[in-house]
Amino acid sequence: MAEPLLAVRDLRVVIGGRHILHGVDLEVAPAGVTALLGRNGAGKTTTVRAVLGLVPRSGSVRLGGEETVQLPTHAVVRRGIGYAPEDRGIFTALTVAENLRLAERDPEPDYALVHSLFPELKQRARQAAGTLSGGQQQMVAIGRTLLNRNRLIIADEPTKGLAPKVVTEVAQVLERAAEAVPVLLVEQNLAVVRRLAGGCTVLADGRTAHRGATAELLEDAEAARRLLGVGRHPAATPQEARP
Ligand SMILES: Nc1ncnc2c1ncn2[C@@H]1O[C@H](COP(=O)(O)OP(=O)(O)OP(=O)(O)O)[C@@H](O)[C@H]1O
Repeated sequence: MAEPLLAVRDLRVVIGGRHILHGVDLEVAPAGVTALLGRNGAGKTTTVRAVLGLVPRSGSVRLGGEETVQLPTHAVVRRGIGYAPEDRGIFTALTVAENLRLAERDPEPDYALVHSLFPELKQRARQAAGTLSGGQQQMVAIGRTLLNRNRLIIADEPTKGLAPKVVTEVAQVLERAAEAVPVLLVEQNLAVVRRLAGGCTVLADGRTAHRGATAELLEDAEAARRLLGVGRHPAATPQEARP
């Protein structure tokens, strides 16, 4: 297997005396989408926050072979991680163009890439971001991460709370983004995971419970039920809005 882009080993997080993560191992492939899965409260968001240095952590977090676990967030981010948070973090009163400008970090932000992947962001440059659809707002959130020369994009539950048609739009957005930059995708919608992610890591109770090929996991009804809490076959669950 190719060298992982991100290699997390024995990641541990303690907050307020409570052990939230106690042994997360995770590898993100150097191309395409890798999924981070698990039931509610398994520790997915905390893992992402720990990778970014937003919570105190121990263990090892190697990005492109370089250890980052001791670095502050600004130094981690400057090494090339773009983050699209669960609530999208859009400035609703500002225009699309203003939202993108506020994300500029590099001296020469790559608007050509963002506009080629998401032409709608150019067409809607002067529109207030709060008036965009959920799918369009995700384009802004993902577009911001692509403006700078990031090596990895982390998207936290980008389809959460969206209507099935919009879920399809967002899956397309992520698919296009992953052609340019590898993506670590935290996602509950298994149809999206099945469509986009070659490999996955499943967390349970703050630990890695499973790692492997996404298709194999989702075809194994018993493992999917045990690890993800889904029905007899994942395709039969309500989570599965068709992407
Ligand atoms: N700052 C905090 N202080 C105390 N407990 C926390 C904190 N952050 C998270 N937790 C707890 O840690 C556990 C893991 O939370 P986390 O948000 O990482 O899970 P998750 O897998 O992302 O869940 P979800 O799918 O519901 O977003 C939960 O029990 C949560 O209540």
